[in-house]
Formats: sequence, structure tokens, C-alpha cells
Amino acid sequence: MTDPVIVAIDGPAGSGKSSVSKQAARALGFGYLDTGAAYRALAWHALEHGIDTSDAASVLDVSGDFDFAISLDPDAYTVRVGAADVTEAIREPRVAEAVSGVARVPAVRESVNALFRALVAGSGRRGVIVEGRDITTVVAPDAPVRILLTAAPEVRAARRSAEVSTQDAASVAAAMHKRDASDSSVVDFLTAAPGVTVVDSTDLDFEQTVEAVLDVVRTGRRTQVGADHG
Ligand SMILES: Nc1ncnc2c1ncn2[C@@H]1O[C@H](COP(=O)(O)OP(=O)(O)O)[C@@H](O)[C@H]1O
Ligand SMILES: Nc1ccn([C@@H]2O[C@H](COP(=O)(O)OP(=O)(O)O)[C@@H](O)[C@H]2O)c(=O)n1
Repeated sequence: MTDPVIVAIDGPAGSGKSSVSKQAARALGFGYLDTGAAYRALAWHALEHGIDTSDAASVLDVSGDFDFAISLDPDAYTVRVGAADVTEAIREPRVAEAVSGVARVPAVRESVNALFRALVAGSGRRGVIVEGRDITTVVAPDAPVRILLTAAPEVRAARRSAEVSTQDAASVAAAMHKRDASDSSVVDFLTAAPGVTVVDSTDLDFEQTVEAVLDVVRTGRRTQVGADHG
């Protein structure tokens, strides 16, 4: 079987990466890989071990027995660490606060990136939408379709706040902006690398954003087919 087509999508928190990628994957009959879930699951695992995720050596240590599994089925999204189903737990604010520390460790990034490539290659799917922060630049820089999904910071904060009922809107926005600032010192996901198409969802509703992404996939893949044939 030939390698799956990769659609690479990066962007900041709350830009719509997960929800839009999942819906676009359904429309295309593709798999969906949420790379942020791996970083969040490792942060959850570190917290279970009582580790301070700002300490890189401790994070590396605990990553040695990190037994991570994720489903690539957009209709049956589950994340596991060992026997524990952490699908819900990795969305908790305490995990969001700890995750940037985990993502900052270069050896962690290398090992999860190898895992992502293996998951895609072994997916048995025609294609996989892979979303995160460094997919267009590091994980799959040769993907035939590469998209940076953005939205204005206040719009992203409002979307994220609407999802979280345990914290007030101002706290959710502050935590999200703090995480973006910390993450962007590791990976630049706010500017599009050469060849990456920007989809700005600030003034688009959810369906329009999915359509905009699907348009890029159709155009990008046509371009690719054209390139293949000469
Ligand atoms: N274009 C859009 N318009 C309105 N809401 C959106 C749009 N795109 C995504 N959302 C909603 O915003 C929230 C955050 O989206 P999510 O996919 O979790 O973003 P990310 O994965 O980039 O953090 C979700 O509740 C999602 O349904
Ligand atoms: N490819 C990726 C994906 C996520 N991450 C890290 O993982 C965290 C969680 O990613 P996420 O995609 O679940 O975050 P949201 O955009 O959903 O808020 C980010 O804040 C980054 O620290 C990363 O470093 N590289």
C-alpha cells in the first residue's frame, strides 16, 4: 500500500485545528491525528508521577515509560496512557498549564515526531490530516497540502472560553495567551512557512472554515497531481 496523503495543519490554540481537521477528515474519508494530544497526554503522565514539567530532566525521565495510544478515526477519538482513558482528562486546565514544559524538551519532540510518522504510515488510510504546531515545518514539511489555520486572538479566546465551564472567560483567555507565548518560543506557528497556505477563520463560521480547508486540499492536491505528471 502506498503511503497516506498527508494534510498538515498548524496554528495557535483555539484557531479550530482539532474541530475543523476532524470534520474535514470525515468529508475526505481520511484519518485524523491530533498531535497536541500526545504532548497533553505526556503532561498528564508527568503530573500523575508528581513531576514538575518545568524540569526538563524529570520530564525526560518520566517519558521513558510513556505508553501512549491514540485513535486516528475522526468518529471515534480516544486517547490512552497505559490502561487509562485520558481523552477527557488531558483537556483539564492543570494539563494545559503543564503542557508547554513538556513540549519544550527537544528529545521529547523527536520521539513523539517519530511516533506520529509511524502512526500515519501504519494507519491503513488513503490520507491523514495531521494537526499541531510544527506539522507543516518539521513533522511533514513535504506534505502535498500544508495549511496555517489562524484567527484573531480575541476570537480564539472567545471560542475556547465557550468550551470551558470550570473557569471564567478572562482566566481561560489569559491561560491560552500565556501558553501560546510559551509555545511560540519553541516553534513558530504564527507565520506561514514558504508554501504554506493561510486560512484565517476570524470571519468564517465553522462550516465555512471546513469548506475553506477542503478547498485548499482540492487545489493543493490538483497542483500536486499536475506536478507529478510533469
Ligand atoms: N470558524 C469557527 N467559528 C466558530 N467556532 C469555531 C470555528 N472553528 C472552530 N470553532 C470552535 O472553536 C472551539 C475551538 O476549536 P478547536 O478545534 O478546539 O481549536 P484548536 O484545536 O485549534 O485549539 C471549538 O469549540 C470549535 O467548535
Ligand atoms: N505539534 C505540536 C502540537 C502540540 N504541541 C504542544 O501541545 C500543546 C497542546 O496542543 P493542542 O493542539 O492540544 O492545543 P490547542 O490548540 O487545542 O489548545 C500545545 O500548547 C503545545 O505546547 C506542540 O508543541 N507541537
